[in-house]
Amino acid sequence: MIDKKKITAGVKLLLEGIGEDVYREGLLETPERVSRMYEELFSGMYEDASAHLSKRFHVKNNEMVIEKDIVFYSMCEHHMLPFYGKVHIGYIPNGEVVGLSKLARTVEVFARRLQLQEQMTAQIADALMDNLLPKGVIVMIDAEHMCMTMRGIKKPGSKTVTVVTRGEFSQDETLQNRFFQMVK
Ligand SMILES: Nc1nc2c(ncn2[C@@H]2O[C@H](COP(=O)(O)OP(=O)(O)OP(=O)(O)O)[C@@H](O)[C@H]2O)c(=O)[nH]1
Ligand SMILES: [Zn+2]
Repeated sequence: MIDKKKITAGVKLLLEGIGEDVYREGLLETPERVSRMYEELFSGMYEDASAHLSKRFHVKNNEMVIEKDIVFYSMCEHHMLPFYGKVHIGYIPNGEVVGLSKLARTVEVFARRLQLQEQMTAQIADALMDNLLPKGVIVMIDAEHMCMTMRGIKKPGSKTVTVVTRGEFSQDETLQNRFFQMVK
């Protein structure tokens, strides 16, 4: 599990590094508070997507299911700054579906970690493929990275879009286009 003592000590060092007075009133509880916040922001490290995807329901029609505009907040592993945006998931069942909320829960499992957007996109797609055994999966994420907006190159409003396809979505461009049309 997360070692809050280590994080607390680390944040104290960080504050000292900045040149702050760690004993001034406003900062007294900050290291401990940040450790509690990190426990929440990185909770996905200790979660398994399979736990959310194990309960499935039978369906007769294997029509495409789309859950779009799933808002997420993650942290980029290069700068430990937030990146956030929307995940759009499409899949073609193979006789079974999961509860819709479980798609959003799967997103949370992978967002609540130090991440790369490309990696997060693929992890969500693979978790669905491995657990739901659908005919195909497509995951699209559009996000804004604070390491691109508030520092460095400073390009507010720039969006990073990643797409991962698995199964039938990888071969069938018409299917992909139906998905893109519907999430637009
Ligand atoms: N591919 C990818 N790159 C990311 C992601 N998040 C941040 N980055 C990039 O990671 C790179 C790290 O580059 P470095 O040159 O090592 O770090 P830096 O000097 O802070 O880079 P600048 O941001 O260009 O100032 C930057 O180009 C970031 O834009 C992500 O999710 N995916
Ligand atoms: Zn970054």
